[in-house]
Amino acid sequence: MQVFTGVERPEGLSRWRAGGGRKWAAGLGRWGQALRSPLGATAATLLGLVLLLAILGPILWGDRADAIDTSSLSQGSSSAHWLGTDSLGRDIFYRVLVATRLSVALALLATAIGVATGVLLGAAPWLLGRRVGRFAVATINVAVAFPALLLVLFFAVIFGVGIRGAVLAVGLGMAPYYARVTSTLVAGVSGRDYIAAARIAGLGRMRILLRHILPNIGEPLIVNATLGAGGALLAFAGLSFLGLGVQAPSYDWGLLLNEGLNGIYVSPAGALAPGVTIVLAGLAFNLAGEVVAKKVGLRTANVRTASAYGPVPAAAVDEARPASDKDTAPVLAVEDLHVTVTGPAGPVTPVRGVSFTIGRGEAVGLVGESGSGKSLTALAVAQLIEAPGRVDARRLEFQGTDLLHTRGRAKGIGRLLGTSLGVVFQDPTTSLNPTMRIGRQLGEVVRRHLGKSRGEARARAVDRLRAARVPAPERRAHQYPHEFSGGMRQRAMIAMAMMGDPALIVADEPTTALDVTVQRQVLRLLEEIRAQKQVAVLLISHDITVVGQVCDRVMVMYAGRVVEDLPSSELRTEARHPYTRALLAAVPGMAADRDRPLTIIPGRPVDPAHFPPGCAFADRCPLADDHCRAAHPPLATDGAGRRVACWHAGEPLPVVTEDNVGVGEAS
Ligand SMILES: Nc1ncnc2c1ncn2[C@@H]1O[C@H](COP(=O)(O)OP(=O)(O)OP(=O)(O)O)[C@@H](O)[C@H]1O
Repeated sequence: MQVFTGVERPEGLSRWRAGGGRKWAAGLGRWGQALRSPLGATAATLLGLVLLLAILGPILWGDRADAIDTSSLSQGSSSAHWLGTDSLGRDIFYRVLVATRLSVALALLATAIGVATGVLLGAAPWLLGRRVGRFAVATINVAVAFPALLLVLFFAVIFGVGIRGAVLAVGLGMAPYYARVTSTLVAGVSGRDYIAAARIAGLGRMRILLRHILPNIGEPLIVNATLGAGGALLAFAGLSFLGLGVQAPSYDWGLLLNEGLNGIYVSPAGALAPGVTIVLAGLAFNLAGEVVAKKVGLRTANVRTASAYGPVPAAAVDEARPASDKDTAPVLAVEDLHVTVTGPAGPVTPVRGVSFTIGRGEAVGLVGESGSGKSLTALAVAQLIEAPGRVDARRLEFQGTDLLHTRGRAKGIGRLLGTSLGVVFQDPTTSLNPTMRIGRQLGEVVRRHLGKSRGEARARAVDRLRAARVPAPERRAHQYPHEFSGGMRQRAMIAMAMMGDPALIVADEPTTALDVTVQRQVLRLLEEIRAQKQVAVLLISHDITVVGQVCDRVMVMYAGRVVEDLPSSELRTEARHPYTRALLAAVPGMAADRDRPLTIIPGRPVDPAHFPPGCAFADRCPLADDHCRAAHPPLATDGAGRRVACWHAGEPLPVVTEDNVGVGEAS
């Protein structure tokens, strides 16, 4: 059976849901195009015929199919009975037509049971947490290892002979397959930033599953179910043929096939006809599944890899605390933060001993090369590190609330983070739930945490979109994320972060995927929000110059530690760590001599699994000596509050270029 796991929403279907006659027609047009292809036309004709027969068959020919005629028992084909008669003289042709309803209905019912059970089992790892989830996944994997038909027969024996037993047997026999598909799809979607956003917003797992995950895996599941319905039809016919399914006087194709075989020498057509209809109906479902899969797949390829960033909602500051306290106490206080995750060869600690505070309305930049631990630090603050990952710290306080020892008060923390912390994620394509209108997504948090009505939440969303400079916010609030450009989506994310009165917005490389003009707009927007609302900002970036322009303070991370922390205004003149200076030197200015080779930082960042005992930067540092390699330099604070971790802080630095790695001296 073909497994279809595309999870992006088809443009066509998205547009249907987006509403609007023109778009609806456009979506319809695309599907119309698919149906005009030879495959589409065949599938539509066959499926249409099968469904029509299922609906009309018993109404039109039910009486004739059931009419017993003792004068013409077990006859062969004739003009009166095209396919002959059975042992009671009933017309086989009409019986085959009438049997369509029961055959198709039972197959669809069994498929529905299979899909529903499979979705429940497949979503269990998400709902029950990692440990129990692992057990669920192992069970699914074992069940999938058994041939489905064997499972069906096993369940048929357990549930007993008859329609009910057979439906349950076929449904449950298919369930492991759908469970596997679902768990794969859920695992794929659950890593998306909009899920992290929903978690920061404090939504429960069941709610996230229903609102954010299932709508995004619905289409591939439907495609698989359509394909699976053909299999269910065959399985059901098989059970009836074996005498385990439908029992007389009811009849489906499987039972007719069984009866037909008894008289195959008198009337071969009596056996052949139900067999042919089973094959044709199975083919109809499979072809329909293929067409939908193809259409969805095409559409998936067409999905724009636009940009934007995902943030998350934020809001009310702790009103209970005295104003003076709120003004002076840090919004975020982190001391000796360690984040441990599971690497390929066991646990590693990519963040080891990070300490910093962010004051009200302060903008702090966090820079460093890829892998230095910036994102993990932000995720730890947002409580998004999942088991088996571990967060340890001497202190991790947001708005004066201890985030580390709050298990018993998880709901309160969810509300605090959901309303006071905004996160703008790195990947713009995964930050917003593609199946929800922008306005509804934005409104979700205020509805949940601030008890706003649907109308109030919508009004607030429109207002925040306007504040984030999204043009025509009323109209835009009604649209889906795919209808937004990258920069616009990013602004929508910032609007989401402002749904309350955020105390802190964590922006993880919010402009990496945007063109320069839009980058500036987005950064300016963050600056404005900060200035107007006194919102603190933690801006994560590879680009030290961007951070230097936007932030009050710059923290430089290397190999999981903060190696320097200083005011942005002093970045060019007072940076003392060789790594900070190398990052600055590696950025060519407009006035740079284009004939001179670019300055580079030799070597590569350290693998978190192999941090050296001394200074992690030593192997790339032109000032490093044996002491650096043996002893880790502490993060020392000077009288002005600047921090640096280097045994040779501020010493003159040789310039390293592509041409003289390790040779040239500083001028
Ligand atoms: N869930 C995880 N499991 C295992 N290793 C991880 C996990 N998340 C991050 N890491 C590793 O931890 C290190 C730090 O990752 P992090 O994402 O914090 O780096 P970063 O500085 O934000 O880099 P980038 O700028 O590329 O996002 C990297 O080596 C990364 O491979």
